[in-house]
Formats: sequence, C-alpha cells, structure tokens
Amino acid sequence: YRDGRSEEVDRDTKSRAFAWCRDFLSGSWKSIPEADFRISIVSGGLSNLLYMCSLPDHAQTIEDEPRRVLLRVYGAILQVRHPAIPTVIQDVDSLVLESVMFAILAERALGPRLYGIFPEGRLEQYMPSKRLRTEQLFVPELSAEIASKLARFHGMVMPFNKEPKWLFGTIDRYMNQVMNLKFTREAHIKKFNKLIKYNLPAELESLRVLLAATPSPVVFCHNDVQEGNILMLENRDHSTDKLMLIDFEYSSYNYRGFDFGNHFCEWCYDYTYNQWPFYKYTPDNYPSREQQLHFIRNYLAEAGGYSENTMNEDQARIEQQMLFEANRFALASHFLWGLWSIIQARISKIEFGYMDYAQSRFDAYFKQKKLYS
Ligand SMILES: CN(C)c1cc[n+](Cc2ccc(CCc3ccccc3)cc2)cc1
Repeated sequence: YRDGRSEEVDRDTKSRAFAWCRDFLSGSWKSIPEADFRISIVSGGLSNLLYMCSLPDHAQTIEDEPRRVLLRVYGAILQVRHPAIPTVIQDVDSLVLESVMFAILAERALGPRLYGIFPEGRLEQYMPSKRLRTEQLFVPELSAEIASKLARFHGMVMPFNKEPKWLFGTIDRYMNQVMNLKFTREAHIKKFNKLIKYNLPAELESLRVLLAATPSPVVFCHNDVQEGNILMLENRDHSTDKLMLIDFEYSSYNYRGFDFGNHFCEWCYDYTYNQWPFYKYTPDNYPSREQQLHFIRNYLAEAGGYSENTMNEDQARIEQQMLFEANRFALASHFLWGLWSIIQARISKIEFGYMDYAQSRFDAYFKQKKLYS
C-alpha cells in the first residue's frame, strides 16, 4: 500500500472513518478528539476505497491497539449482468464470503490482521510494504518463498464449497458474455473479429477435455498470484518471512495446477509499462524448467510433499508430474484472462490495451498448447 496522498478527504468520510476507528479500535482511539484524527487517501479505486487512518504522533497507545490502520470502504462492484450494459451492483454474497475468507486468513497470520468489520467496509492492518515488481519474481530466494507461502495457502481447510467449479464456471460465464458482446469502436471490432476466428467455444471444449485428463489436486487456491498481490514486508531483510500474499477476492477451491501455471504466466507480463498498451509481454521470461523445478521443490518442502523415505526416483516422478500439471493449467490461465480481458475492453474505463492483452494471451495459449497437448 502506498503511503497516503495529500489531497483532502471529504468531511463526511472523515467523520465516518473517525467513528469506525473510535468504536472498533478502542484504546487511545476513544480519547482523541476528531480534530486530531488523521486520514489520507491510499487509493480511490473503483471497487474499493482505501484510506490510511492514524493516531496523532503525540497520542500514546494504551492497550495493543494499532497506531495506524488501513480503512477499506467497499465501493460499488462493476459487474456485467447484461452484455455491454454494465450494472453497478453490490454483490453481497461474494462480499460476505470474501470477508469471511479475509478474517480466517488474518487469524492464521496468512494475511493482514483484521481490526474491524462492518457493512460498509473494514479496518485492516496497515502493511508498511511494497508490492513486488515482475522482475523480482525471478529472484530465486523470493521465488522459493512465494512457493512456500503458496503451499501454506493450499494447505488451508476453508469453509467454502469444495467442488472445483470456479475455473470452468468462470470461463463459461465469461464465454457467454464474450459471445454476446457488441463492439462499436472500429479498432475493437477488427481485433474482436480476429479473436472470434479462433472459434473459442470449440477451443474451450478441447481445453476441458485436456484438463480433465490432467490430474491436479483440488485445494484452496489464491487464483491470482501475480507480483501485484505479493507484499515485500519492510525490515524483514534477514528472516525468511519477507513476503505476504494478499488480495483474496478471487480465491476459491480450484485445481492446484492453476495457481502454478497462472503464476508462471505472470512472469511474462509487466503491468507497470507506462505506454500503450500499458503492459509488457516478455515470453522469454517464462520460467525455465530449472526455475519451475526450484519453485515446485520449495512448494513441496513446505507442503511436506516428501517423507524422508521417498526414494529419489519417486521424488523425481512427483516433480515431473507437477511440472506437467503446471504447464497444462497455464493454458487455463491464458484462456480465462484472455476472455476476461475482451470483456474489460468493452466495459472498462481504464486506459489499458485489453484487446491487445487478450490477443497476447490467446497467442501464448496456442503456443503453449503445441508444447503440452
Ligand atoms: C480478475 N482477475 C483475478 C484477474 C484478471 C486479470 N488478470 C491478468 C491481468 C492482470 C492485470 C492486468 C492489468 C490491469 C491494469 C489495468 C489498467 C492499469 C494497470 C493494470 C491485466 C490482466 C489476472 C487476474
């Protein structure tokens, strides 16, 4: 989370934030006057509004209340109900599930602490930290820790539906939306027609068959392990606990291979590129066999994949299978986010080359399919 920006926070938000901090954080938050309450904008995104709320420097904490918290105010969630006419709805049930998930991960120290939760939002631990950059994913020591954090995430038993319907349920939903989209801008129409030529519904059926034949355990998956969702915690330079996975809004029970393959694909995409199309695709960044093995071995070390008496050839066989599993499910990552990006091209107001990104994901899909089908 970046530190607060200076622009003013409107009076109404400030007084609501002050009341939430007073009522949920207690301790010295109860005794400071509103005038001493400090709040600044962290990000004014569309889906969530983030603020940094702090005690004044001169206030002492009297219990173990935090001096500073992240206030998340749930925004209206943009969702395409009828193709091309986005409706703004408060998707309450997914919000409830996401809040339960956040609370459980917080209690298990796998996510930021949760200090307060209320219908309009929640108060989270303010993590003085930076999100990773794409090039840090390749650093062996960081890649090892990402793998072990992912293994801990996958090891959790969560109170959610354990049928692995998220992947193809989401792909099917996106496919229906894509096949009903009407593009108006000339540039979009040309790119859209090129994508439609792939006959994506037929391609989806072949992907379904291919993945049905790819054994992969169903575990609680993050589903979006990209650099933007990995925090480098500050002043942890010696410990092996440098990183934290965040942003669980898409987490669900899913095939383990999806988290591997999706993460490997994210090595190739840098979203901080500040010129059109606002991402940089570097296919050569896709992890080599060696780098994939490094990731898988660290994952297994944390997951307890081996017992001492696992013979070397068994271990090698397990690793082989997991590499194959990861690279098969990378196909699902390309397909899923490719479809997602076509939809975003139609509904998003953010300047980003969504159609180009979709094309890039499907190009990569067909290349990867030649290697692993
Ligand atoms: C919905 N979801 C969990 C995902 C959607 C897309 N992707 C791949 C992806 C990630 C980030 C982006 C860039 C989004 C962006 C848009 C405007 C400015 C900066 C970034 C595009 C595609 C991963 C997960």
